[in-house]
Amino acid sequence: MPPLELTLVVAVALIDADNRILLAQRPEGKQLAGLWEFPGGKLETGERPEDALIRELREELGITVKEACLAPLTFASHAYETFHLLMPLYVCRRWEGFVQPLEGQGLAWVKPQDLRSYPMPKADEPLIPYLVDLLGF
Ligand SMILES: Nc1nc2c([nH]c(=O)n2[C@@H]2O[C@H](COP(=O)(O)OP(=O)(O)OP(=O)(O)O)[C@@H](O)[C@H]2O)c(=O)[nH]1
Repeated sequence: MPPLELTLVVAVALIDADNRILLAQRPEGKQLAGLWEFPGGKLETGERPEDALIRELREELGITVKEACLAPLTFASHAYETFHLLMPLYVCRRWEGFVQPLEGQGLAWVKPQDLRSYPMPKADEPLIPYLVDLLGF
């Protein structure tokens, strides 16, 4: 079997003043449509991970995030059928602007203990305990 291509995706848990985490629902027509995930996306050629994340947050949610406000938390490493996903997960509590679903995606602010009620991509499930540890149950 040939090795799976490695895909690097950056993602963030945005955390509000009530310690809730923002999840975004993948739109119809995309791979894994309907599942709830952390905002973020793939890097463009030559792009730094933090720059990619800042760009995605502007495009998807209309917010401005400073690099200094992105703290690394953990990462996902998961073999999907057609690629291997490596996804650093940052946390961020400070941003400018209001979160808006600029791509028509569903958005939900979710308490750590409720994350398991939202169907997520397979790669994301091992990330939940890190958020529960960070934010409390
Ligand atoms: N943003 C994000 N992507 C995730 C998460 N978990 C996970 O498996 N992924 C996968 O990582 C990839 C992210 O790609 P993306 O959102 O930039 O791109 P996409 O599928 O829309 O593809 P495209 O940009 O080629 O149209 C997808 O395959 C997505 O299913 C997550 O929590 N957040």
